[in-house]
Amino acid sequence: MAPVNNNNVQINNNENPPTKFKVTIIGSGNWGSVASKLIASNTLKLHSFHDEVKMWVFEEVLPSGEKLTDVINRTNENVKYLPGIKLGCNVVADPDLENAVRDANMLVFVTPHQFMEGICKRLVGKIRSDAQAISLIKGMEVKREGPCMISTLVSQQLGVNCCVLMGANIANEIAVEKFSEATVGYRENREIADKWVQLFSTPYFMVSPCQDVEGVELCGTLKNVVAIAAGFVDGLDMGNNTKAAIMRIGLREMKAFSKLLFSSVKDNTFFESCGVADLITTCLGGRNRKCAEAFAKNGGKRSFDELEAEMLQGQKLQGVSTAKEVYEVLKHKGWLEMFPLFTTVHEICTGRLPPSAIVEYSEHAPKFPLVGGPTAFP
Ligand SMILES: NC(=O)C1=CN([C@@H]2O[C@H](COP(=O)(O)OP(=O)(O)OC[C@H]3O[C@@H](n4cnc5c(N)ncnc54)[C@H](O)[C@@H]3O)[C@@H](O)[C@H]2O)C=CC1
Ligand SMILES: O=C(CO)COP(=O)(O)O
Repeated sequence: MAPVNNNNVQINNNENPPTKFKVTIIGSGNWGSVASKLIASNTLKLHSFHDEVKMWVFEEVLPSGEKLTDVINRTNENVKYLPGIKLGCNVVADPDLENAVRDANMLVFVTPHQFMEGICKRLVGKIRSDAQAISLIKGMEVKREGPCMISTLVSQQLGVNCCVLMGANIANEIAVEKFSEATVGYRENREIADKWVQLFSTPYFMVSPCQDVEGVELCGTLKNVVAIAAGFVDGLDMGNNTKAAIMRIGLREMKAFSKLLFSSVKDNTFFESCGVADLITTCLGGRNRKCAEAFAKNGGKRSFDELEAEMLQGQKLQGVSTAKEVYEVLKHKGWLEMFPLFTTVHEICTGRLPPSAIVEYSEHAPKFPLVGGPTAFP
């Protein structure tokens, strides 16, 4: 049996002390590929990092018959999830998860959130005891004990410290080096947060630390539910004022939900890139918005699964499952009526309410209307 570290978690014992930081990226989707590009450009420049960056790829066979990993390593491009962008000659794609993490002491998690529980299980006992982690994943798990943020899942299952990086970060825009900002959420260790800031920062990607890991992660997670509501409004051609109202109410619910779950969450976090800026960009240009618009245009007759498969070609939505997860928490805690927007989004996604319910008061809708409803929160 593998040895355990201080957190009673199994660790990889075949270690030599690394002289430099070695980075592995776990995930190679749309944002995962852009993250690889950002990181790979920096490890070549920064002497404290190994040049090579490993990227774990969930292997798939392309229509050409070739394996995605082979194509990435031959062309230096993720032809499926980020076509047309060179990742950097120092990015090495690896389909073997254990092998990809074996020597790394900086682990970057960036997969759709629904796969993380399985990935963590596979990594128990396989990572270095001195590893640090960061999650770029927007989502959460709901367990019997209650909600569990992805950074907590990583920390608990793997016994490592886990920061988060969230922000107004539509991956395709960063891929072509358009300026954007991001927030690194950390718990206590500012030195480690600064290391992550250094690893991600480029002239077109400005990263700031924020000592509020739960606040930062909940902003990134919850804005996807609001983006689904914004998409419904677009699909119903309701205009900018309605969409702005949805974003305002959504932000208010994001803040209230976060603070009810974690009293440590800070108001100022909502004014960082991870907060209001990510909410705006996702409600204007994200995949959740786009699929929700199509859902409303079709009157809810085509499922999100169908629309996701057709419109995103293998990329994954996070907002629909997050709405379900948030709903489970609200129901369990008896908070449904305090969060009419979050509640209604889930009820529309599951076909219990029509898309128009997003701004309508009806006997089927929550007890008070979304727009102009009482201010339930401090
Ligand atoms: N794409 C974007 O603009 C941004 C995404 N994010 C967040 O980053 C996270 C990852 O998103 P993306 O990189 O865009 O991924 P994506 O949406 O492109 O998802 C596809 C990825 O999932 C992988 N996959 C499919 N089935 C799998 C399985 N069974 N096990 C493991 N992996 C599997 C695919 O191989 C592919 O790498 C999400 O939480 C997302 O919210 C955050 C900021 C921006
Ligand atoms: O998180 C994102 C931008 O910051 C991307 O949002 P979507 O998943 O809706 O595209």
